[in-house]
Amino acid sequence: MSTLLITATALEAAPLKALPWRARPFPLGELYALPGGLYLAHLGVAKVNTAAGLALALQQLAPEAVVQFGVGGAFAASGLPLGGVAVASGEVHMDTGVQLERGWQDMEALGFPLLPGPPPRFNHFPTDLALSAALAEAARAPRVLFGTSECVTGSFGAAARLYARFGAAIESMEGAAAAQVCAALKVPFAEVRGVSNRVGERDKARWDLPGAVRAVNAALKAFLDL
Ligand SMILES: O=C(O)c1cccc(C(=O)CC[C@H]2O[C@@H](n3cnc4c(=O)[nH]cnc43)[C@H](O)[C@@H]2O)c1
Repeated sequence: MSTLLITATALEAAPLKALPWRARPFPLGELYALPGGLYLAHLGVAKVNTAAGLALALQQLAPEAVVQFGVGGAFAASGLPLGGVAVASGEVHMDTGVQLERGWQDMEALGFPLLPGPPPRFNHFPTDLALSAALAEAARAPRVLFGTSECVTGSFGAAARLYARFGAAIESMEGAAAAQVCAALKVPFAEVRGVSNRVGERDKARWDLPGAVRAVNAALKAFLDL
């Protein structure tokens, strides 16, 4: 099966880079290929870079599946430890909507689906069940809801409010954008992340980026049999 792996940054894929990748010309980010139909792209941080780069890569490569991987914050109530790994059961845009004086409302309240459907998709986007189940089994990781914030959550109070609203276990800056593009173009999509920090933690000394990168790359290698 031809598979496109996507990350935001080269750092998140550093352990995989030991493989003999060949660079491909690509105007938005970096693109690499291995013989046999495995591709790796670094598309940049946050939703616009992800959506633009992924749409272009899908048109260029027509892969049969997309797997997004990287690091992410875990909400305290999720119970996921630093250096742990989780697979997305679905994705939700956590800050696309309207901020009113009386609180935040989602795209359904605004009346604009992000994808017309059917079914219309407002803030939530699916991941592919079979692909995600295989990834979770190989990674020995739980499948939990992931959420995406364009604006990183920077306090524990804000993190608790976001958890109460969505119940997502992991926060990233890219996941829902990739899930939305794959839903629009009908490409099976899965996502796996290593936990680098608690959502809301601003003290970088309390993050474990290297541990999260190691863990998610090991999970991906197990899934791809590399
Ligand atoms: O310095 C910061 O405030 C900062 C905030 C988030 C991420 C970073 C990174 O260095 C990694 C970039 C990458 O990490 C994902 N990520 C990791 N933790 C979180 C989080 O708590 N909330 C949202 N995103 C997170 C994100 O997908 C970035 O692409 C530095």
